[in-house]
Amino acid sequence: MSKPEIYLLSGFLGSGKTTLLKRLLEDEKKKNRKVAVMMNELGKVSIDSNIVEEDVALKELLGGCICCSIQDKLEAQLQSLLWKEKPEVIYIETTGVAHPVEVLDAVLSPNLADQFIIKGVVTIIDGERWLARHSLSPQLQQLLLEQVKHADFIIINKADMLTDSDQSKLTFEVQGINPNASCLLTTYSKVAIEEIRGLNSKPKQEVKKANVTTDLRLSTYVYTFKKSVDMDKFEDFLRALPDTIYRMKGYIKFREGDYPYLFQYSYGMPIYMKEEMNYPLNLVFIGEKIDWKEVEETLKELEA
Ligand SMILES: Nc1nc2c(ncn2[C@@H]2O[C@H](COP(=O)(O)OP(=O)(O)OP(=O)(O)O)[C@@H](O)[C@H]2O)c(=O)[nH]1
Repeated sequence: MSKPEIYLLSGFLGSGKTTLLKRLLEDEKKKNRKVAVMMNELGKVSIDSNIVEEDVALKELLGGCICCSIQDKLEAQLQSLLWKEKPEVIYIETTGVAHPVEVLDAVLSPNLADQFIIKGVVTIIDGERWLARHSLSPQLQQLLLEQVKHADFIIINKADMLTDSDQSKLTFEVQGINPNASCLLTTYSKVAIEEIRGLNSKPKQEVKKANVTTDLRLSTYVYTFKKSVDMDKFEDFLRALPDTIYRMKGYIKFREGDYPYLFQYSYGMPIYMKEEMNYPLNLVFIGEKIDWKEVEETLKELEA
């Protein structure tokens, strides 16, 4: 059986994520695929979960953002979905203020990262709101930019509220920020679903199998160590990494010890925590414009 696909639906508050999710679920129903949905909302009560029908497995993550305060809860819920429900596809609707890199980081726990394929980040923009974004705080403006910059597929929604000239201006602006993503203008998130399904025929964790080795966009990669490595050499490897590796986390065993370390690396800062038992030695990477093949070769050399 092939691994379940995960789609991340990102976009500012009220941009049309739930409207898109509804369309995706209608299409899944026709296709008869086993679907699961994870809905993250900042409030303690879910508002949108009634759009999910009873035959779709639903996990609600309430009272915080999966990219910061409730990461652990996400891992537990995802694990339970994968093991109990065995879905073919999982849609994760993030809160409007979620940062795509942080969400990827939360989803890619080292214990689960090799059990699914991240198909991509779909970012939905509220067209009117985007044009008026300069009235928002600098932090929120930056967040909107990041949601666009790290998307694989961008939907400029609420086109009915935009003039023709605003539509062209917006499309031009958005494509300038992220020329690598497909970009579509829609009303009520009405998109040809097949375009989203085919958005990432090169699964993010498996770029090593692709012809093009340098992924121009935000991408993820999982390396599984078969052996322990020398700590000094691993640190040399870290020092030589490009700045566009934003995150690494996972379990790594050094020659000296019996058990692995939980290793976390965030924007250049490594942290090691000794474990008391063995774990699968998966190391998850999140980066941009990275030649994962080259990273893989270097890691293999460390194990030699
Ligand atoms: N005029 C107009 N309204 C739209 C369009 N798409 C969605 N809406 C409306 O915008 C509101 C927000 O849409 P949702 O799909 O709930 O947006 P969301 O991103 O899930 O919102 P949050 O979960 O609050 O972040 C709803 O009232 C929708 O009916 C559109 O293309 N045009």
